[in-house]
Amino acid sequence: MNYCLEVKNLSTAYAGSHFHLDNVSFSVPQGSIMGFVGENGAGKTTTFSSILNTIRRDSGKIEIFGEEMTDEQPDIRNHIGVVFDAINFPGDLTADKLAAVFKDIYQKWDDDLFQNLIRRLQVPAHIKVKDLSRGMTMKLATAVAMSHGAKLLLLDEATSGLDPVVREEMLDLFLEFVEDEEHSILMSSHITSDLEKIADYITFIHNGRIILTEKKDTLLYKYGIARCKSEQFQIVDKLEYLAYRKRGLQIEMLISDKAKFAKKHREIIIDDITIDEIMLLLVKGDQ
Ligand SMILES: Nc1ncnc2c1ncn2[C@@H]1O[C@H](COP(=O)(O)OP(=O)(O)OP(=O)(O)O)[C@@H](O)[C@H]1O
Repeated sequence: MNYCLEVKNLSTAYAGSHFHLDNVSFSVPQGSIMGFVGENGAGKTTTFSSILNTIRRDSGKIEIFGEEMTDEQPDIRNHIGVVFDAINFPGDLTADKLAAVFKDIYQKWDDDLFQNLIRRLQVPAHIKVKDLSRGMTMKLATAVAMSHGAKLLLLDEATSGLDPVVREEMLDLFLEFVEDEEHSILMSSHITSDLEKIADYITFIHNGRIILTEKKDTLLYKYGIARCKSEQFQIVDKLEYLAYRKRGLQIEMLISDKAKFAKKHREIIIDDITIDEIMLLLVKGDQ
């Protein structure tokens, strides 16, 4: 399998903070969308910043299309399009003027594509960035990220705060971006239903550590949530679940193979599971 991004044993600490990324490793296969999920403060933005080399790494390495990302290789960064929650475009520029600036900065700037995108997303071309709504600003940032020839998009909460109609438009764009199997996306989102719609893989991060990375279809169709009473729980072997938690009189178990579990425990109820429920069980449950 070809990977557009490989994060290998990444560790990073902030001066004066207890938080650190602890040996973070995961890979984004070429042509795919990887959802990056974790609670507030789990380390998603820190991981993105480390990938972009905007914060210092203590150890580990980042490879983009097989090439190591270092300060000596700044050109690799041109392959990456970025949409972060806090966008910092100069407020007095309009979309049209921004395009003129980016034309000079990016060798592969595709102005036709940019104009098409902002028309399609209905971003007003003649209004100053500072006067655009938040949703419009995120759409503009997405159009920019997609128009400079990037093969990998890093989207950090790029759809947060957007209404469902706009989010749907953005999700369609992301799917089209990866359609040719050459482009790829790593996107963090607290709106896990969006990831359920478009992601191929999901990576979970918690307290600076990767706790699970898996194909989305495996998570949604093979994983499950088993619910039982304490007496029934006593007879389940520890190796049969990944995590469990007590909710009232019930025990909930995260299981990685519904069919196998059902065969052995016919009396225990097994339900389908959502990305949110997997995260809750992994983060709040006991192992
Ligand atoms: N510049 C900094 N100096 C010290 N600590 C920081 C700095 N930036 C982030 N942190 C801390 O690092 C931890 C991880 O933050 P990060 O922004 O990576 O989390 P996140 O998963 O993106 O969270 P959210 O979902 O809330 O955006 C937090 O505890 C945060 O307070």
